[in-house]
Amino acid sequence: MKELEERIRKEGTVKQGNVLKVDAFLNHQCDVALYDAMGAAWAEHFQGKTITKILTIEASGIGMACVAARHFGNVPVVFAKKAQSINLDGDQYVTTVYSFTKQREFPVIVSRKYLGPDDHVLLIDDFLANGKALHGLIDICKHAGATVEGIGIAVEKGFQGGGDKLREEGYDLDSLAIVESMDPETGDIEFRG
Ligand SMILES: O=P(O)(O)OC[C@H]1O[C@H](OP(=O)(O)OP(=O)(O)O)[C@H](O)[C@@H]1O
Ligand SMILES: O=c1[nH]c(=O)c2nc[nH]c2[nH]1
Repeated sequence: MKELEERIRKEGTVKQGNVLKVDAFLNHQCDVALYDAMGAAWAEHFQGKTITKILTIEASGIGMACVAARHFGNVPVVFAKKAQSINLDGDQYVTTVYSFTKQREFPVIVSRKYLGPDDHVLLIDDFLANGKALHGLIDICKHAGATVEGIGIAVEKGFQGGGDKLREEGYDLDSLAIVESMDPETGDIEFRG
């Protein structure tokens, strides 16, 4: 998606440790018009698929998943929580995910009330790096007996391999910008094809 690539080039900064900082528009301050264009792009890619629910993971996926839902007939958006809470009741699907930015493992929790065998799920997230977060969400869908229809990602860091592994596993993955390489010294960012 050209618009997203241009924003990354203009406003993104490359940090040490394979970190691309795009918090001016994507995952701290949120550009809602850009989110809307991203939702439209995913809707075009996944056209013809029946989606009954969007599943994402807190925190950064939530905003864009909610805007994207407007392009998928206002289906409910469920976000996996990364901490137990007194506000979480009843039976839960639980798995564990290593957080890329927080550099530690978190429990990932979804209430059984909100995901089940009848669901056809679109997974949405802001970043795809090693694929830990998505494998956690896929694991939860497997526990629920739900069908993963596709995966919509804003920024995939292709050089970290998580995306290509998911493609090999047969998932329909639509990453709107795929960073092939980035250099913290020069700030150069190359996108895939
Ligand atoms: O493919 P991976 O290696 O799993 O990396 C991608 C994940 O990393 C970030 O989550 P993180 O927990 O770092 O931060 P967040 O709380 O801002 O979502 C991002 O939001 C993705 O969920
Ligand atoms: O803001 C972010 N930048 C990144 O490079 C990244 N990788 C995973 N999650 C991420 N979030």
